[in-house]
Amino acid sequence: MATAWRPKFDDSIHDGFTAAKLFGQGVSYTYDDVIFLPGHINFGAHEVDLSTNVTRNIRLRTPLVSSPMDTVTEAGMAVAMATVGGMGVIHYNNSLEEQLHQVKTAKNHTPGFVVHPVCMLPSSTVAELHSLRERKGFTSVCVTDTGAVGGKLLGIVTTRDWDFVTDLHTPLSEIMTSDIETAQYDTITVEKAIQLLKSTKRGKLPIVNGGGELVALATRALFKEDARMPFGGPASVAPDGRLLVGAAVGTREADKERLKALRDVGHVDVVVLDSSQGDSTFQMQMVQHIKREHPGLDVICGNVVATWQARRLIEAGADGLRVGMGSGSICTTQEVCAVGRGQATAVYHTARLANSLGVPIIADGGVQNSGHIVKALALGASAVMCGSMFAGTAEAPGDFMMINGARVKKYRGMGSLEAMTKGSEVRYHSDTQSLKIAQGVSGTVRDKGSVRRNVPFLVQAVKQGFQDLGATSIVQAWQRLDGGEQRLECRTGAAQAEGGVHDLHTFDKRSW
Ligand SMILES: NC(=O)C1=CN([C@@H]2O[C@H](COP(=O)(O)OP(=O)(O)OC[C@H]3O[C@@H](n4cnc5c(N)ncnc54)[C@H](O)[C@@H]3O)[C@@H](O)[C@H]2O)C=CC1
Ligand SMILES: O=c1[nH]c(=O)c2[nH+]cn([C@@H]3O[C@H](COP(=O)(O)O)[C@@H](O)[C@H]3O)c2[nH]1
Ligand SMILES: [K+]
Repeated sequence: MATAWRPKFDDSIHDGFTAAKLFGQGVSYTYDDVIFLPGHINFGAHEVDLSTNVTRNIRLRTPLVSSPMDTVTEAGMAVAMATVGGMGVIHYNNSLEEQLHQVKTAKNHTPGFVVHPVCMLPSSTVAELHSLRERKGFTSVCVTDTGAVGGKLLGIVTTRDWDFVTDLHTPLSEIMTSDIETAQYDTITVEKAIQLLKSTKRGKLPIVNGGGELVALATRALFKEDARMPFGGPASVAPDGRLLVGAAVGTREADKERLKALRDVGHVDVVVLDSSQGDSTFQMQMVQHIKREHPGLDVICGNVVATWQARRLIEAGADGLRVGMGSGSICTTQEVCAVGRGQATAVYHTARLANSLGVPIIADGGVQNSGHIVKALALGASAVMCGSMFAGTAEAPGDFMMINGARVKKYRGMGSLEAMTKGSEVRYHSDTQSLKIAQGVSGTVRDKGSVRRNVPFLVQAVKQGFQDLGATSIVQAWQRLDGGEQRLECRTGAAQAEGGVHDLHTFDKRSW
């Protein structure tokens, strides 16, 4: 039974903080420190539209971008990210020729075909085949006269050709099948390739040009895998009708030549000026150079974490900004240099400025789960860049290996000693910095499956987050934040522990 006494509701006591109040106190917060208070739901999660501008002129269906890191984005990842509606940025910790090759491979890719068909020489042995197979996990190889795509196709070696071969020195020329059905590159389509594989009952269909050189490969296994992938929607396509691909470059003189090749020969769609501290004359001069020499090419500058840095780069011509300093899983910048910012605070403040000037920001680093993506977008980011989230997937560069019973792939910071040693040698053909100080580490991450499978689930989780916020789009979430309607709080350590799984003896944490 109700008591007679009732307290008077005091509306002047705020239930949660506005973003302006929470982030205006001189505290560096990261994603886990803050929590959003729910809004009102009057729509379904499927009605949430996450389409976004990653630069002034480039729009994505999926607000996710893969990092320009040599253990994250090469052609395979760029293709996968574009396929799921996001974008990959190909790293530049390699020579101009290698990076151009990656960009061209991604730009010339036909969805549905294998991105990197494995090729070997006719003189390669069965032992070499086994060793490559263990690292890459394929079941067949194309044999070409150069041992690479682009060489004359001589044959194909599948499991049935090698599984009873006991002499491991046997050259592939002795066991390969030379009488193979091929298709012509200029007339084949994915639909025709599927039909041909069905009618011939074969597993592989090499695609060749008029000179009989291998151009691409269609496989029964890939078509079956594609059919099992969750459908997210159309791929990110550039105005040239090909997949949308980004690439990173530095701010040195030699990078101008690299950039010219990437744009003029590789037809790259967007370029990222890749630096830990983007607020420099080097970067401002580079943007101005690009705007002068390559009009129409969108430039993402960074990294920045404060409004004054963002303003300078936007005034210099940036079409997008990458935000985050020291927040990455492999980053040690804050420990080494004492400079950086908590990622939630960095995103909020830079976005406040950049969004008022119509320049999108990409929240870069520190993302561990779908909730972090919701937080980054709702705090003002237009897209989210991830390294560790996409490292260790089938599409990430590098081979899987076993460590203590776990299947892992290498993941390393671009400022790690290992990456710097490789980079300074191949990028600039000389070691320009005599005393190298690492700002990152090198390690491994577990096998995460395929980006093409994971991203649609991740996007669905983010949509559910937006539904809880009561926002049907990224811009609506920003409007709620700006108007003070969206309330937030800082979580104590105990609140964070409560927000995670607790008090279970055993559990299996799988989100999809
Ligand atoms: N987001 C983050 O928190 C961090 C990211 N990283 C990553 O590590 C990699 C390397 O980053 P940085 O070391 O910042 O690369 P960087 O190439 O921008 O800078 C390296 C050094 O070269 C200098 N430099 C750049 N352009 C120059 C020019 N034209 N003339 C003379 N000197 C010039 C810079 O001032 C700096 O001292 C990048 O991939 C970056 O994304 C590294 C640390 C932190
Ligand atoms: O301090 C750093 N030292 C490094 O060696 C390094 N390498 C990459 N990055 C940055 O980290 C981002 C990826 O972070 P996540 O793995 O957390 O997604 C990337 O997108 C970069 O912004 C570095 N930061
Ligand atoms: K870190």
